[in-house]
Amino acid sequence: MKETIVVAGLGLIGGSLATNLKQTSNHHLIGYDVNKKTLDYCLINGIIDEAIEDFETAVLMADYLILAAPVSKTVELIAKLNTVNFRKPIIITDVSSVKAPIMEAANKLTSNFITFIGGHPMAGSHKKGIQAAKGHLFENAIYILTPIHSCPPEKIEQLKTILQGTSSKFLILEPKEHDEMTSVISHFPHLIASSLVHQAKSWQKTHAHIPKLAAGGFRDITRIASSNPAMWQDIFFHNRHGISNLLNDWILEMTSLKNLLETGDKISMYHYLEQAKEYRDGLDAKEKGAIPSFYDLYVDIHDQPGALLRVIELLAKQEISINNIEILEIREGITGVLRLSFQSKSAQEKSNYILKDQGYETMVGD
Ligand SMILES: NC(=O)c1ccc[n+]([C@@H]2O[C@H](COP(=O)([O-])OP(=O)(O)OC[C@H]3O[C@@H](n4cnc5c(N)ncnc54)[C@H](O)[C@@H]3O)[C@@H](O)[C@H]2O)c1
Ligand SMILES: O=C(O)C(=O)C[C@]1(C(=O)O)C=C[C@@H](O)C=C1
Repeated sequence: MKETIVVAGLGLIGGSLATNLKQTSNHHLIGYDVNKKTLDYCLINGIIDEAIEDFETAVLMADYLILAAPVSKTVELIAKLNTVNFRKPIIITDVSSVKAPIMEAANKLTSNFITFIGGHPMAGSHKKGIQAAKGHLFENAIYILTPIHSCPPEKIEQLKTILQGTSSKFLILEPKEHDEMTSVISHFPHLIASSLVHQAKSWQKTHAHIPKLAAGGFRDITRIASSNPAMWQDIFFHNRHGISNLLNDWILEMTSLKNLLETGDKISMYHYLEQAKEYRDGLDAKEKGAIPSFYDLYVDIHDQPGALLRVIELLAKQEISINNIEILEIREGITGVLRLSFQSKSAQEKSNYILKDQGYETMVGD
């Protein structure tokens, strides 16, 4: 008989995992969500096999339970598990961006049938909801696992097997270490992105052309400020002490940067920028770090109807799959830059050859 996976919370992350599991595993997939429309959408689109509107009923059917609701709601769902009368072993995981409150709740679980392994796929987007879900969202991403201390290693392997179709790379961490690192490379940058947007908004009162000038750089650094405010408010709340500590460091750093600017010390400023560039460039080294490694190709295109489609068609004809497409800058009537990201160097090289052959100006990313 098929084992059953229940996904509770079918938004961007839960929906992406469910889509992936449906495509890559042979389990009975049950969806639970407080939003009936989301459940209907999942059933109509074949993302789940069955929708169940009662948490306890769904959970009692599960061999694996993936909690993919917002962090605070996930803490509540874990607390609810203590009222469920489990009758068979179950592996429970979650996807929350902050791990300490999740593991604190998990450590209070009493049933011997439960194995709790915290989880956090380090990939996402600024979009939310089931409509934004993609089965390949976690390809090449780091998937962090934070098992409870008593967790038998074979249970961790069992969970990894269930999730192997995501093509992500697993990394086991302590919750504290996880929360410290994600505050540095995910949570705090989000706070700064939002603050930069506030700064621009405030300057617009006296400088009306600000939105028109907000080109590639500003858009690159503030993309994440367009994310789901409810999710981020929850993350900031649960990791507020770590983020606040980073803010102290940041304020000190900004003070010394202000001094550097004001003294007009060009050499020190050059070193400051050079060191940042070196570290940032190193992050993109293939197969390293939490940032999925892609092979980029930059293509000049003109702002004409169908320009983007023509590029995609040329590559599709050669069965080259593109992992990501981004228009970096395009202004009316003139050239803009298209960034195409590929999974492999060979796809990057082949695409470069095809596009150059068709007269496109291209540049291969580092
Ligand atoms: N968005 C990202 O980039 C990202 C990346 C990795 C991890 N995460 C984590 O994933 C989790 C979900 O984020 P998301 O981006 O998928 O959000 P989302 O808003 O797209 O989806 C959340 C889903 O949970 C459902 N939900 C809300 N309360 C619920 C409850 N009590 N029981 C069951 N379902 C409930 C909602 O109806 C919605 O379908 C969060 O914990 C977040 O920290 C997000
Ligand atoms: O790509 C984005 O939009 C994201 O913000 C994804 C991102 C991140 O900071 O990298 C956001 C929160 C998650 O916990 C994991 C991934």
